[in-house]
Amino acid sequence: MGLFDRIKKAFTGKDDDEEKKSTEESIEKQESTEDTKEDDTQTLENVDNNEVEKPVEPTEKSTDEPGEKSIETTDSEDVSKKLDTTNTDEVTKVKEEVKPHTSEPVKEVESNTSVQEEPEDIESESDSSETITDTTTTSESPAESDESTDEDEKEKSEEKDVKEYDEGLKKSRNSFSTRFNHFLANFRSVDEDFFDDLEELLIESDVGYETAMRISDELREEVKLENVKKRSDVSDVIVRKLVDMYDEEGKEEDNSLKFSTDKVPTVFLFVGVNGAGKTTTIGKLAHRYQQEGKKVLLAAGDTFRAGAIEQLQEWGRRVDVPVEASKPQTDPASVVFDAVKRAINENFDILLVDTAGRLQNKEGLMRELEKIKRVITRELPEAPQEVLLVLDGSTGQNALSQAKQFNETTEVSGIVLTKIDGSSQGGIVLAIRNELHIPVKLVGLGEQMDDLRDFDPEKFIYGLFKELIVGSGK
Ligand SMILES: Nc1nc2c(ncn2[C@@H]2O[C@H](COP(=O)(O)OP(=O)(O)OP(=O)(O)O)[C@@H](O)[C@H]2O)c(=O)[nH]1
Repeated sequence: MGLFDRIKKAFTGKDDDEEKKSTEESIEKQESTEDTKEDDTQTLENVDNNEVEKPVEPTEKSTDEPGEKSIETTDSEDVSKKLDTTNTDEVTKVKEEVKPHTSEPVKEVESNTSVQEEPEDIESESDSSETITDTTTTSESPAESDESTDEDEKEKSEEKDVKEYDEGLKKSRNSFSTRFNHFLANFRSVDEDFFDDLEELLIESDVGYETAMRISDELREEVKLENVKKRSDVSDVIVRKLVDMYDEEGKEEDNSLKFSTDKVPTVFLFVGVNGAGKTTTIGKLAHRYQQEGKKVLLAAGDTFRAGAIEQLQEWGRRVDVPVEASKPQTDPASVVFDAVKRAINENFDILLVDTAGRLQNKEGLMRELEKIKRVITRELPEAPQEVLLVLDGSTGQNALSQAKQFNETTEVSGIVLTKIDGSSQGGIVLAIRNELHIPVKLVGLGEQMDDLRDFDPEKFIYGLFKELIVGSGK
């Protein structure tokens, strides 16, 4: 099942095919309910005249309820059962991720099924009396309660994550939806103008030129094959293509951060242009690892920009982590050398290295970064475990070309995408994956120390396209 269907199924309980089938079934059921109503009324009229005295209300009620119930039961079972049992692990994962957003459909189900649930309530009441007598034997052991607390915590943090992705991507989502709806409103038929407009829409949405062209080309074929004519079909096919292409391109991608496997410090080297968010990301990450009980050291490797050292030192103070620094204009490699030595000698778990971000002089930057890397690897052969390129996500295509340039100068192992919260250019993740194949590992969703998340492609895509996925095919 592609990502599009996985998200759709997790949210609505059905993928497109099931949705169509269930709509047809509902229509059939409604029709048969109508028939039953007519039959029942006739039967009652014929059978018992006493009952027919007060016939209309109860009769209608009793004939309505089974009819309604059977439809509602199907729906509620669809939602809860599909979410809970029939789904694959992948869907269960997405389910966890989209949980807070299922509140609306679930609420509907709850209110619809309140009448049906009464008998279960009674059962559970009688259960509870048994439970009370049994409390000594069934009460949770401390280990069990620890486990459930852990799970509660995990669930809470999952929900928080989803909410933050959702909030952070609001601007991107709205901006894409607006453009997309405008494009659809102008839709008349699938002709050359349609493909021109589609390419323009996708390029403007920062999914990248190559991705836009690929989608357009693939759609030409698909549209022919599927004989897509209606506006809703067009919308469905485009969003599905965007999401599933992204999913497919990421099959080999590992978005997790790598750590030292020995008892030696892990080193992350941060690169990126001025203002992209390197120092802020280092501060946030230092806070994260510090909170996890790890011993963290920072290295002020940007000795070039006035104020960069103080800025890192300020973060160090804020999150209570030491900073290895020297005077401005010192050779950054020597600062990093001192930091690595200190990290080894004082048993630090993690060393986060800031660097200068001058792109105007590509050669100089390359030499400097290579030198820093050499210094690190000489002392710690497995390090740096990550070379993280920090990109300002709000710069759209500019971020993509920066990534291309940096990747030429130094081997980047992962991307940190910052400022997604204030940006309408979230579509850039599609371009990064489809065109660069460098895994995004972290996303910045705000300026505060907690506003950094491990990158989760499915949550991101869900946050970016949710209405278009969930609402599509309807
Ligand atoms: N809204 C938002 N702002 C961010 C995020 N990350 C960084 N910023 C802001 O971006 C600005 C630049 O961040 P820095 O961390 O100084 O960037 P830098 O790459 O270290 O810049 P130099 O030190 O000049 O090389 C600061 O005002 C940060 O607060 C983010 O995820 N969201």
